[in-house]
Amino acid sequence: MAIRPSRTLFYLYLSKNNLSKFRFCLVSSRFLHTHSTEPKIIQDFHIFGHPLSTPPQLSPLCVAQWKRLNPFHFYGHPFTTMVGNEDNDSEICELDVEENECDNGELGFEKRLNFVQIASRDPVEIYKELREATKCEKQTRADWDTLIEIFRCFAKSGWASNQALAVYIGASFFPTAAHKFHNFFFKKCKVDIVKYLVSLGPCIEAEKFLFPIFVEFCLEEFPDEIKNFRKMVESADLTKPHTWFPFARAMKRKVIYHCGPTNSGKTYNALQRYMEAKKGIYCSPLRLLAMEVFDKVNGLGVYCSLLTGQEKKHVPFSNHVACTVEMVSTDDMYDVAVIDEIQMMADAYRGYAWTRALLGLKADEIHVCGDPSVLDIVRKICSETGDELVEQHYKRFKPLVVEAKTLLGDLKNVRSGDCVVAFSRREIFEVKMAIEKHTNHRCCVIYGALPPETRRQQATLFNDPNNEFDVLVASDAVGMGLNINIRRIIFYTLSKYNGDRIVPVPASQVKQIAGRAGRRGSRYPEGLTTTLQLEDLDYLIECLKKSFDEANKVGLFPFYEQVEFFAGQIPNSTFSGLLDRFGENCRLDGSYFLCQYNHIKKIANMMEKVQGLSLEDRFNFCFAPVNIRDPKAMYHLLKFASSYAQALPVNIAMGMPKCSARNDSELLDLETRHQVLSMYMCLSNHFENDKFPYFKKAEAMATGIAELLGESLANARWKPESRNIGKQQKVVPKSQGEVEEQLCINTSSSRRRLQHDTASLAVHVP
Ligand SMILES: Nc1ncnc2c1ncn2[C@@H]1O[C@H](COP(=O)(O)OP(=O)(O)OP(=O)(O)O)[C@@H](O)[C@H]1O
Ligand SMILES: [Mg+2]
Repeated sequence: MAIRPSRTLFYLYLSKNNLSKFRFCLVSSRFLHTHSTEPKIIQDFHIFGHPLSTPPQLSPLCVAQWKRLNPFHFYGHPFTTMVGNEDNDSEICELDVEENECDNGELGFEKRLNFVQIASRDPVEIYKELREATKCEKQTRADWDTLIEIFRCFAKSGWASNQALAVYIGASFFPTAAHKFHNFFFKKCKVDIVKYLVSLGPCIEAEKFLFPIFVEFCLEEFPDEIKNFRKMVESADLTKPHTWFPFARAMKRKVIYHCGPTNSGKTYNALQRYMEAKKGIYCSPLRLLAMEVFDKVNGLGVYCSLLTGQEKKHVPFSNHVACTVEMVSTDDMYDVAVIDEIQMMADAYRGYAWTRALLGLKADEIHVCGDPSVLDIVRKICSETGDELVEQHYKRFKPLVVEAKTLLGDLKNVRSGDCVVAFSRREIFEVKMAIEKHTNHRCCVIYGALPPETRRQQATLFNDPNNEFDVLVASDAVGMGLNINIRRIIFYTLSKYNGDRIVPVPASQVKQIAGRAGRRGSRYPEGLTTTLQLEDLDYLIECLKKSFDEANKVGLFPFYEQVEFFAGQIPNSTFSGLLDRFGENCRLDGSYFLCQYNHIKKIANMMEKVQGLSLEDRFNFCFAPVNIRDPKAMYHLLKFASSYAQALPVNIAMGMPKCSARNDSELLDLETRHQVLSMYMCLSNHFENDKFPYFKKAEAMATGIAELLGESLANARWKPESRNIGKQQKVVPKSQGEVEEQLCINTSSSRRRLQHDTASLAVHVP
């Protein structure tokens, strides 16, 4: 027999915007047939409270004439109502229903038809009817119990709670709203609706039936809560980040992607254009690399200034600047900008700085250098910004050769020009001790917690053929930036502690580090790589063969102004709470993620004790370049903030050690002292000078300590200690242990903007 639906109003919740592709639809509570030109666009919609997780089948039987009425937006979703066209009712449908279906113990046809009508009713009408009811109609005990269970499930439903966000009912408010809706419904419920719900039982269909009625209830009952939550969500809107930089958008920019493996000439070529330009900016991933470019460019006769969180070296008459990427000005105009190591856009902590530079730089030509992992996403960004994109692909000058013999587990097999890579500070010193004990080689050392000056000094010592320091022992800090004459990279191990457990070193990192061997123009133009242990060799080869993983998202982080605006919506929140709420409520486009901020929260929690800091002060102190695992450094930061809050001139409150380190704890102490001084310099650059008046003194002390560190490393012959004394810890987690956040201020911007800069320390390369 044929069912002829009455002129029924029904809703389509469409996840895609394009209703024009959806033409005909006919629904009963049990049967759904559609005729759609492109059914695949219908990914997630619900009709009469019935979910369709897969696109419905086409049915030529049910070509019905349905008339679309004024599409409008419903609860923030594209929505339309459709009604059957009465004139063509005869053509509407032919749905085969077995008349005796009810004999199978299922619902009777009449009953089902009745449910079809309930399910197809407008939820607004149902809500109105319920609201106007004076009392609840009598229900059976069994129905009542089922109904209680249905509402209990609804209140706990992740689906409903998620959907409610679209109508600005926050996750924290949802249980209250659901509870009040429960009370309302139970006071007003009608037999037919209850029967229908009971027929569905506690399931997702019941939730989907109740949801639009719940929405109507909330819109009427909680307008203030909805308004407030809406404001909060809107103030945490990080969508369309390219629109944040209207001046850059007004420009016709040309982006040149220098894409290739390490040691293929990407940065060299970008710097050629930079030096030819009238005005240029080089954005570096590390302080160390910014210093190198600053020296190189000035050495070639192009006046260039240096700008990092810690130092501002202004060279008179210079039109060029080498800065750390967090310090980049999006206010100044440039002819040529270079953004080095662009794949860092996908870095979980610092990615936002590269994203901001790419989106916001006001430069006619932007040269981005990096591996291919973010090529696709840069293409996408350029199509959104309207920038022209030119891709230049590079190959390694000389292929990297894997030595299959390995060191056979014996460090005695190291040779001049080797760099042994280990993934913890402890291992680095153990390797150095072993090599110096069992061979005639002397070792330089490079790891992330060393100041850039010391790393540079160690690199220079290693590069100089006229001394006995001919082996380098390094952490993965060696993977980026430094120009070192390495003949062979030897992996001491290929696993590391990730802060939680021991994991294999990611292939991209292995490639980046191994690629440091052999450098055009150096003593060793051909690079070799191998492992200490034979059993690690296969993994090394596997990593080197692997193509780069594509990143499908890049980092974002709000500016201070965005956080301030958001804070206006939730007064009396702690800064750490504010960050959490922001993280929970912020909206992002599919190509972006919110950078991690756990380390900032940790500082924010410590700062809670300090009274009298403005939100902006807190924000700035929280980005200070401190190793959050170093209690001494954290203590100094707290002291700085306390003095500042009391409007006292901030003291360095730290003496200068008299000699180089004689043991590992003295070496750790020197590292901490340098970090505290570096933090002081950053804060001094950021806040007004009279608040941190001892910048010069801090600078002189930092230079002295970097020298002491260099001397200490040359003489180091001791067993390393862990920073977390007392805690059993085998290795220092690289990703947090060696990455230190540094605060910098972009003074060229009219608005002071807080940045962070890991320029002096190691970076984990995605
Ligand atoms: N055309 C060239 N002429 C002379 N030297 C070059 C040329 N191209 C590159 N080099 C040198 O080769 C070395 C590697 O080049 P470069 O640093 O540009 O590589 P890269 O692809 O940026 O590598 P990485 O990924 O390690 O940053 C550098 O020492 C650079 O000076
Ligand atoms: Mg480079």
